[in-house]
Amino acid sequence: MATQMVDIEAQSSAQTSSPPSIFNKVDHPVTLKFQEVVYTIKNKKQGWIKRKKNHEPTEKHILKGITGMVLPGEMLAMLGPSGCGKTTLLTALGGRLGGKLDGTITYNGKPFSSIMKRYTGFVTQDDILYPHLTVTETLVFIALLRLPKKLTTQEKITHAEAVIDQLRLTRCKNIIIGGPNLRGVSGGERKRVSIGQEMLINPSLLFLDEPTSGLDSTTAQRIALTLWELARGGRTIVMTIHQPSSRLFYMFHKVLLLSEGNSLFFGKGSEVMDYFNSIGFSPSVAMNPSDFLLDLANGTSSAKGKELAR
Ligand SMILES: Nc1ncnc2c1ncn2[C@@H]1O[C@H](COP(=O)(O)OP(=O)(O)OP(=O)(O)O)[C@@H](O)[C@H]1O
Repeated sequence: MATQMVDIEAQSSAQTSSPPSIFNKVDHPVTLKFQEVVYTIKNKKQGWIKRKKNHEPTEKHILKGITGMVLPGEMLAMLGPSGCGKTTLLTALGGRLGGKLDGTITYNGKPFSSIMKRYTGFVTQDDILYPHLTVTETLVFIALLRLPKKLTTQEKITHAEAVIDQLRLTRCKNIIIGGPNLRGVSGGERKRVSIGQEMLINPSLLFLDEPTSGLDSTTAQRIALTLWELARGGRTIVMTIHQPSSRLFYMFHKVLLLSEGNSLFFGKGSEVMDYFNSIGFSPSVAMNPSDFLLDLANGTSSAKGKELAR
């Protein structure tokens, strides 16, 4: 494997043709629509501690009727406290959730299909990368695996090189990914590699679970800017995010605020503060909108006014 990778690197630096851009317009824009999405799980006995007979309900509703729509070119951020259902909804929208899912989720008016799967990229929270491979090796390896058979090896390598270049990973392209006990690329670079893996297939629909968690605000801003540019190319982007800084918050075209599986707000990020103000909730001091929204969703709000009706 190591020798093969050395060869790949040699070929990769030899290529001269101009690379395709991941920021180009997509050929198949996708409108994602979800209506009254409900996800229910069975309350099974888990763990080894013997529990007394109790009257716990046999089912638990994780998502309780979530509705929204994301158009090509838009970025939707799903916000809410830990455990409110963000990842569950993201997984459902990405066509990856088994079990009892009610409501409708459509992609250009149609249900999820194998064709839609090909146009979909999914960046998970815990990126699964090989710690001993360099950035170039990682992306070339994925390009060889995932790009269509009709492309030659050299074309696939060119593609991987383009992604490295366009995600500004050139400086670290020969550094290993690393892991808990192995020094490698930085957290922000690692996240870019994960995004790059998905960008190789040029998805029309991109899902990301906490793409900025654990990163400083400047690095988080850079990642968000990259995603914003990808959206500008006609992609539909949906992500979960914990506590974005204000400048990051205003980059989102749409925001969905969740609390215990309920939707408290769905709409334009620029309108969310006015909306809560109009129903009697406003921060008592100037604060980051996402902090304020999380306080509201947690019910520990610094808002003046009534209790949130749930
Ligand atoms: N298969 C499952 N079995 C049992 N509980 C589940 C299952 N899937 C999700 N849950 C529960 O559903 C709730 C929502 O989980 P989810 O991961 O979607 O939350 P989240 O908002 O993404 O949280 P975080 O921000 O901490 O990642 C949690 O209470 C979780 O424990």
